[in-house]
Amino acid sequence: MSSQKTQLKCIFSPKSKGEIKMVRIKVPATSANLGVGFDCLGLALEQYAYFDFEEAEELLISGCDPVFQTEDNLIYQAFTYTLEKLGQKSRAIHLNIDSSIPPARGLGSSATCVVGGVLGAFALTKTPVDHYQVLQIATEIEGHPDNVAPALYGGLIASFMGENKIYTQKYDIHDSYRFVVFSPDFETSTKEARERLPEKIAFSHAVANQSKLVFALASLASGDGELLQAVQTDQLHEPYRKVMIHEFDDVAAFAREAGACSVLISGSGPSILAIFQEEVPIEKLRTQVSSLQHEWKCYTVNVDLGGAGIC
Ligand SMILES: Nc1ncnc2c1ncn2[C@@H]1O[C@H](COP(=O)(O)OP(=O)(O)OP(=O)(O)O)[C@@H](O)[C@H]1O
Ligand SMILES: N[C@@H](CCO)C(=O)O
Repeated sequence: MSSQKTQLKCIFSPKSKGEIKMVRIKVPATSANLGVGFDCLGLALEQYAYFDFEEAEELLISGCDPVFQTEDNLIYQAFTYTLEKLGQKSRAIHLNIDSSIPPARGLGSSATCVVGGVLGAFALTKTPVDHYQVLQIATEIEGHPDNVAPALYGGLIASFMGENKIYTQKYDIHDSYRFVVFSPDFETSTKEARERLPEKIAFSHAVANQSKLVFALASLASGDGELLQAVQTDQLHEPYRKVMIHEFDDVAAFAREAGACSVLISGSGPSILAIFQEEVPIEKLRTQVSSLQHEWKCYTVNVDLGGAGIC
């Protein structure tokens, strides 16, 4: 299995002396958990949110649902939280959001907002920063690193919160794998999905999950789709969350019949991530999901390898 330490390279180092009036930040969507990697694994996807930060006389937020156009906006909150950390005064900005990542669908929309806001603050104040600093602040805001780490580094990332440090590790994904997202017209909040989890789980379930996780990482790296299929079933979160996802069983059955090695809840749901090898009968899948009561978007998506950045 191939893994590398994530690098602490500088992502922003101001070159010019003049003021920066406007910056654009790009952040990928992420699919957390990948089944047996609950609260630990996340995969960055080539589906993006763009955030433009511009100095302004007063706060103006555009490009998102009016409900998010207030001071409570998560991107603005992450921006001001970071300014405070940097010892800088809060400032008015024009924030424009151009995101193809729907909120509360299990595709890491909140992590894009947090990473975008943190990076926006460093960039607009011309403060040099490396990945680890962004990871630390973004994790403080988001509460866990499993979405923010892949959003920041790109690729398949495992993360773990130690006592005084956040550990991240990048794992390879074999190029024979193809990823399909099924994203419905209804939302699930992460908070609600976490409230569904039991306080205690059976010892045998914990053992099964940790054993499968080791093999899941190996099969993702080696391209052994049969092994990936054998270790896909999670016993820590999916059984409790599937019931919140209308038509989960129908979508999963379509994906499995079409040859998916693995069908997983993306993040805390309700989107579903299916992993195929080689050909994906995408038109057939679209026709099948169009027969369901809810509207399901169904698309193939590549793994993002670059992570977040300043455009
Ligand atoms: N385009 C956006 N503009 C403003 N706020 C947004 C936007 N997209 C997401 N958010 C914020 O993120 C919240 C959704 O976060 P939540 O953790 O519930 O879902 P998610 O991040 O999409 O899913 P998951 O964490 O399971 O991948 C919204 O309530 C809102 O605060
Ligand atoms: N690991 C998190 C990801 C969603 O933010 C969960 O499943 O609740």
